[in-house]
Amino acid sequence: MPWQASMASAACGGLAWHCGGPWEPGSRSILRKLVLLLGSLLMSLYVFYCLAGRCEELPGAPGAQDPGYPQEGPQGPAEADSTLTPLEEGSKKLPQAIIIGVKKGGTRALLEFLRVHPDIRAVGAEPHFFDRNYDKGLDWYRELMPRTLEGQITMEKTPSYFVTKDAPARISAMSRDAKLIVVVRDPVTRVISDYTQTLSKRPDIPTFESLTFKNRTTGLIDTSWSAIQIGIYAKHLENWLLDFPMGQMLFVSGERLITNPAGELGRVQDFLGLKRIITDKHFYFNKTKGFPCLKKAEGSSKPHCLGKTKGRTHPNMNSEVVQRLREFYRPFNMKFYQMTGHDFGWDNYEK
Ligand SMILES: Nc1ncnc2c1ncn2[C@@H]1O[C@H](COP(=O)(O)OS(=O)(=O)O)[C@@H](OP(=O)(O)O)[C@H]1O
Repeated sequence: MPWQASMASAACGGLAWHCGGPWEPGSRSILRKLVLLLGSLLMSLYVFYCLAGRCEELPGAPGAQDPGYPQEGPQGPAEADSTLTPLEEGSKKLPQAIIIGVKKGGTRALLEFLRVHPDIRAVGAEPHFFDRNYDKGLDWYRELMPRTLEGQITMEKTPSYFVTKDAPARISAMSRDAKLIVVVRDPVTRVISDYTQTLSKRPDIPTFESLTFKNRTTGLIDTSWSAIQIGIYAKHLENWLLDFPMGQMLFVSGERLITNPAGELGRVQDFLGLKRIITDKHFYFNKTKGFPCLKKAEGSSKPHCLGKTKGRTHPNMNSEVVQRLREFYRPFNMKFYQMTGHDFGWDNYEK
């Protein structure tokens, strides 16, 4: 074999189909080097392109135009949003709408349901800014918020705001246009729910009855017990009306949020000026839980019920005690119905 032929055979590595062209052995080797060089150049270009975050825009890249692809965690935009928000897009804004109460009213359920809407972005934890953390300042508060794009509404929920004396003036100082949502529930079941929660954390607390009455014989209710105070909705509402017009407040029925979640969510979406995207198609009744749940949670394709701390079984309370509480709350409820222009039906019981 002439030396040229043997060199060519070695360079071709036995791949005769690659090497059998009309090329001279020397130019074949140069061409091979050129192809390799061009290949690595293209590869490096692609790597740089991806590092610059551009390759997701390429059709077929993971996550591109794939509505099921998880772009963000539980606080990310809803699946229904076809223009999913990349993590770094948008900006953090102070909330334009806040669920201000009431404790044990159904505030978590409302927030979780609202988060299904592509135009709502909400912070998951309760910030407690206008009651406990006000001295941290508005920049601290804004920093807690998720990023939003133009047209999206930033929300949070902290149920204790409703009974915080300074909260209305503080929220108004942040934004006079803030929209306020209050989930209200029969104050008697609310106080029992509140007590049940405390009991689950501290089983040694006094009985419900002993906390309810100042004087059991006369039936005098102990209004210094905060759990009783929270249910005097008319009194707290008066404080809010010093800083906000009624038109900026929406009262959601905690009872209807369970029996007809889509109906209540329809009212809330209207109030927020949003398209009615959350409908009865989003819910199913979970028999084991005994509550409505989401067919698909926000940012996921799986069904989602609230956790074990929501929808607890309440202990049976003495019916006389319950009756006395009903009598106590009745005049305040009447005032509240009158102020809101809505009868919530808490007093339509057999007397
Ligand atoms: N869909 C759904 N699933 C589970 N629970 C639901 C739901 N809708 C409303 N509720 C009622 O919400 C009550 C808890 O209210 P909050 O979320 O406002 O409580 S808290 O103040 O944040 O602790 C909770 O009170 P309890 O039943 O006493 O646990 C529920 O009755």
